[in-house]
Amino acid sequence: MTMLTEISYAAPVELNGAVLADIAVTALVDEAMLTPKPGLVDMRGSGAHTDLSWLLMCRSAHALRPAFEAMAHAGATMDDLSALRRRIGAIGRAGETLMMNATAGVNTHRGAIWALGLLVTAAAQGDADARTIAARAGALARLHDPAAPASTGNKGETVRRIYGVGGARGQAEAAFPHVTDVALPMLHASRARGDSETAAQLNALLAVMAGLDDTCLLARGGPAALTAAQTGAKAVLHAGGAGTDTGRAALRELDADLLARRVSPGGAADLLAATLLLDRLAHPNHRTTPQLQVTEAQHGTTAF
Ligand SMILES: CC(C)(COP(=O)(O)OP(=O)(O)OC[C@H]1O[C@@H](n2cnc3c(N)ncnc32)[C@H](O[C@H]2O[C@H](COP(=O)(O)OP(=O)(O)OP(=O)(O)O)[C@@H](O)[C@H]2O)[C@@H]1O)[C@@H](O)C(=O)NCCC(=O)NCCS
Ligand SMILES: Nc1ncnc2[nH]cnc12
Repeated sequence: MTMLTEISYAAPVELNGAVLADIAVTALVDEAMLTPKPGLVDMRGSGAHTDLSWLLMCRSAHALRPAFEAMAHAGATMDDLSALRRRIGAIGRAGETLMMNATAGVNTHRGAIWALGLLVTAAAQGDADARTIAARAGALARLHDPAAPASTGNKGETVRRIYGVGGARGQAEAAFPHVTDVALPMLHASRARGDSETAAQLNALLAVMAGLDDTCLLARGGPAALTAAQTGAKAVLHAGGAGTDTGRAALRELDADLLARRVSPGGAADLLAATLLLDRLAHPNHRTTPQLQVTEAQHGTTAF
């Protein structure tokens, strides 16, 4: 059963490190809960993955809270940008360890630690609108981190080299254009035309999928999978989006296609979480969260 919870706070919320970390974790949980997402983990199941689940994604999100708070603290207190870049690089790598410990070695959120970590740091540097925060995050991403390994050995790095795409690193260095120019405008336009919050968030995800060079899709399915995901996402939006019957039918087709190909747009999911983070930063006193009531009968234990 889906419920929309709206909580308004009378007193202004101060965006300190604890609040920023809460907002980042909430954005990750909201992304994981959003259903039905094509090929991705959601409340229906593990999508195209065999080692991921909704509960694992939520456990990972909560385990990352101290890392986000530490990055926000660094952003708020360190004026030397090179030193700040080194500091958040170290925290980001420690965050990956927290994630791996929480998930018994499954990569749930490496891309999200990177994107949301940079954005939380940039948000803590001072009051600003979404585009300015993203620009600051981009400037941090472009700085050299001497402690970073020359090669991560991750799939994204290999795929970037093979296909000549920018991936997670390129998106951050360009100041998250798919978040500021694509997903946020789609989220706001969908809400403005009366779509449900779920449909508006799904449309934001689809808008990102329609153009992103998602290295998760490329790593598992090559250019054919990336083209199928982009074409399918455009088809859903052209059919009216997730708030319409025709759009939902196209979304079911896209989901079936990605599952048949065993591929998932994990990079787009991370950027949706980044979008929800920036959206909430603009309205910290007015939080709208689709919440699902999960019974133990449905999911075994809900303790995490
Ligand atoms: C710069 C880093 C992100 C390192 O990147 P690297 O090049 O080493 O590559 P990956 O770690 O493989 O990829 C980065 C992840 O980013 C997401 N992503 C992909 N494309 C894009 C895109 N175009 N724009 C933005 N984000 C993108 C994606 O993350 C999601 O998918 C992950 C699951 O991936 P994976 O396990 O590979 O795939 P599966 O299919 O599930 O695997 P199998 O089951 O088949 O085995 C999941 O994590 C999602 O989050 C990419 O995976 C950065 O990590 C870095 O340098 N960090 C150092 C610390 C630092 O400096 N931090 C700074 C402050 S935070
Ligand atoms: N919901 C999700 N499913 C699979 N991979 C993801 N990476 C980030 N969010 C994800």
